Amino acid sequence: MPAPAEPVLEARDVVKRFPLHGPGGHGKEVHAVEPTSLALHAGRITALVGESGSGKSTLARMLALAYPPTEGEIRLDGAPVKQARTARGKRAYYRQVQMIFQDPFSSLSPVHRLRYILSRPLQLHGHASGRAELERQILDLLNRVNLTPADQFIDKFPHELSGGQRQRVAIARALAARPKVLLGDEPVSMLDVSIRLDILNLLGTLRDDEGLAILYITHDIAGARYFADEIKVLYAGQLVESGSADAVVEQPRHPYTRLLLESAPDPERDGGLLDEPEVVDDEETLGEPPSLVDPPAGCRFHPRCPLAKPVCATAFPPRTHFDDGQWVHCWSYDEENYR
Ligand SMILES: Nc1ncnc2c1ncn2[C@@H]1O[C@H](COP(=O)(O)OP(=O)(O)OP(=O)(O)O)[C@@H](O)[C@H]1O
Repeated sequence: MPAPAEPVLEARDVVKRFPLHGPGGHGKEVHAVEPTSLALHAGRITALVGESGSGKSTLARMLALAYPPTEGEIRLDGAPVKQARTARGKRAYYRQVQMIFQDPFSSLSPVHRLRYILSRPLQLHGHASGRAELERQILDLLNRVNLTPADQFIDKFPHELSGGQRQRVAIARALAARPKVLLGDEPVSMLDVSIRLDILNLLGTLRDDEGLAILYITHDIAGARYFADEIKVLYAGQLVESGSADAVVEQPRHPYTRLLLESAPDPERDGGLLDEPEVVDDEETLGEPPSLVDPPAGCRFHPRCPLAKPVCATAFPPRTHFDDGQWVHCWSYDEENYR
């Protein structure tokens, strides 16, 4: 499906550096995200893939206004977003942009029933007034995330639910704001393998039926293929490759993407989609990611790259575009020959 022209939410040339505190930290910074642009479109799922510490969550937090970008800007519906300082300003933003976190066990208050957990955002965002209307909307939210029969779930506490069911509640709570964008930071990685696909299918339905723009952060590039429209690969704070999910997986152009794919479980070979994605963290397989306090110059992947040449250590490569919309930052491509 071709991307519509206007993104709903966009990070434009955002950079994030964290000042380093503590002994020896004076004046030093963590260079977590280098100039990066990412656009989310209605009715599309964009997977942001990379190993631990590559800056995925930092990028998502900038999109969620949890971290102000050191440089660059966030744009919603084409307009730059100012860092919301007031509760009112934040609420207006979170009516459009909602986050789903990794851990459904800690993200829901254990002392409240689902009725209360879901009524809060409906009231906060002014979507329901009156008891009967509130009840109707809570039941509707439970139905939309397939917690059915909804009237049997509404009075449950989170501890009475499985991990997958809790994540459905977390998604329902996000939907209560009626957002255009969902930012999912590894939303299935803490769930049993057997139910990961159910939750991803639910997000897929929200994309297809409700036109949500979804960012899906994951370590699991092979699983992302079956779910996302587009895959972007982040290495040590630098986006190195982007394209349609099929193209990136079938024809990876960056040596880091190839390495990720080689070390990811093959669903057909290993018998399980979304199985053990954490294998990409295996330093023996992938080598060690660089320090982001004193990162390698040029392409940050060059110390681990089988194709590295001298220029890779001095300058970040320009973007090489391919006909199918895929692009890569790698000095092993010659723009003239590969266009
Ligand atoms: N608040 C912070 N203060 C200082 N450094 C930070 C902060 N948040 C993140 N970092 C650093 O920024 C880099 C990127 O971290 P980030 O959590 O964004 O990576 P990630 O790809 O999401 O990793 P994971 O998959 O493990 O969650 C890391 O080096 C991390 O230590």
